[in-house]
Amino acid sequence: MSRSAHPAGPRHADVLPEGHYSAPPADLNSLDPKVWSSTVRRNGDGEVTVAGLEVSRLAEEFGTPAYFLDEADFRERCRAWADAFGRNADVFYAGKAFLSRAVVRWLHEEGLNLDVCSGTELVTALDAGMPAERIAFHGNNKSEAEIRRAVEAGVGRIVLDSFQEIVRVAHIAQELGTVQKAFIRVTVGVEAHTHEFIATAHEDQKFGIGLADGQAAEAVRRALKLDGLELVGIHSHIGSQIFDMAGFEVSARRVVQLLAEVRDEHGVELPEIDLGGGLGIAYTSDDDPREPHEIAKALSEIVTRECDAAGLRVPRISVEPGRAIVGPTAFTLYEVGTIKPLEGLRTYVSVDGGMSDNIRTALYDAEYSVALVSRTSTAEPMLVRVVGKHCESGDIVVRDAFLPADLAPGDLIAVPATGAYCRSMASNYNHALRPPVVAVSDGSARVIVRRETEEDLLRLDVG
Ligand SMILES: Cc1ncc(COP(=O)(O)O)c(C=O)c1O
Ligand SMILES: N[C@@H](CCCC[NH3+])C(=O)O
Repeated sequence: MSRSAHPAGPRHADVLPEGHYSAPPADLNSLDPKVWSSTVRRNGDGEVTVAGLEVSRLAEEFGTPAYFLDEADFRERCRAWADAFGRNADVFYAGKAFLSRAVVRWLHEEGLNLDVCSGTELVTALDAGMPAERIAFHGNNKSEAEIRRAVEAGVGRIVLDSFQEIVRVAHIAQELGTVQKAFIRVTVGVEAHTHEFIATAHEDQKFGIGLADGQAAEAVRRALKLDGLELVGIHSHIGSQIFDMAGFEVSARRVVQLLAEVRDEHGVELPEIDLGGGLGIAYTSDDDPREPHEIAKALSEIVTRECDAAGLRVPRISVEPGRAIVGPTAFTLYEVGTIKPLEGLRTYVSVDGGMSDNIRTALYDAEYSVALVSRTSTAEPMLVRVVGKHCESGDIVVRDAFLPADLAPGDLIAVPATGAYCRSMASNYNHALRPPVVAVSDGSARVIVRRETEEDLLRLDVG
């Protein structure tokens, strides 16, 4: 690996341009356990290991860029969520964050349920052996074929997202001679404190049925009349990467109010509520996420208090964490390519991936951390922007971070907390080959999603 010197970029002591960064960390070699998965360490030679495996060995065997997913950490997080919510609640892992057959098996073994939002996610779940009754099917525009497949498979719940869908699911269930358990997704009118594109409970957006204008009550009225449906509950999801519990509090209160209205009008107490996912994780050391037991306690207290006030039995609660389970369990490993110092500004560090393996920075202005992982360095911090190799100036992986000033082509750097919404939102832009996901556990590594090949792409082009 080359360690040749190159013209140094701006140092932290120089005037720093505007950006989202705080001061450089006291020690650039330290790995904050908030953002790295639980088995990540530096070994005696200064190289980073995960599950006991050196990153240079992993890069040699699996290539870069690649996602390395820490199985032990994933399983620990599943257990933490299951234990925190206990027997009177259900945890549905949101498969959109990252889904593969191995992940489905781990979830199954750890006793979690699964939320899918497309026919193909459903097929992946069933194929890997997730019992259908432990699957929830979401989506604002499920096709008839997808609904049929889900009902035929016997999924535990379909979350109804529109008036058309209420009728569609009921008809399909009746045609198939069954009764489908369902939730109605409502938009509770909460402005979640997160990026506009990932906030989902304000009224002016595509998901769910509005509460405030009485539409949700009307949806319940219609669903209760249809023979093909068994309405078991109300669903609300307020957005994603949320730290503040206040939004969940308002959401829970409004959902319980609807349950009370339904009881008053129909004499029916719906037995369940689903408060969705959306819990934030630490992408940088500045983020302070809540632990599952704090979240469980807060939600259960709110729901119990509101139900007591309304004279309702406390419903069974479900939650749907995706990011909070898989996000912190993986990092993306890249090799440094070109380095471009811009005096007085920052140094552009190009890696062998980019927006095709992590679109979140470009799409949501997401913040990430980065570290030099193939070695330690005592060089002073240099302000960098880690960019990809795509033909797009917005192709940014880490907008503002510090790396040692002796960084050189051939060094390996890693971006932590890329387990959620990176591989699952990866693209083939510029005919990039989507990277593999490698599960690491206890000194061994195995590919769970292989790297795409040129042949894969050429085969799609039937031209
Ligand atoms: C209905 C629903 N449930 C769960 C999730 C998972 O969210 P997160 O990964 O932020 O926990 C999402 C995505 O935002 C969602 O739309
Ligand atoms: N994909 C988004 C979150 C949306 C989740 C699904 N509703 C992210 O990366 O943050």
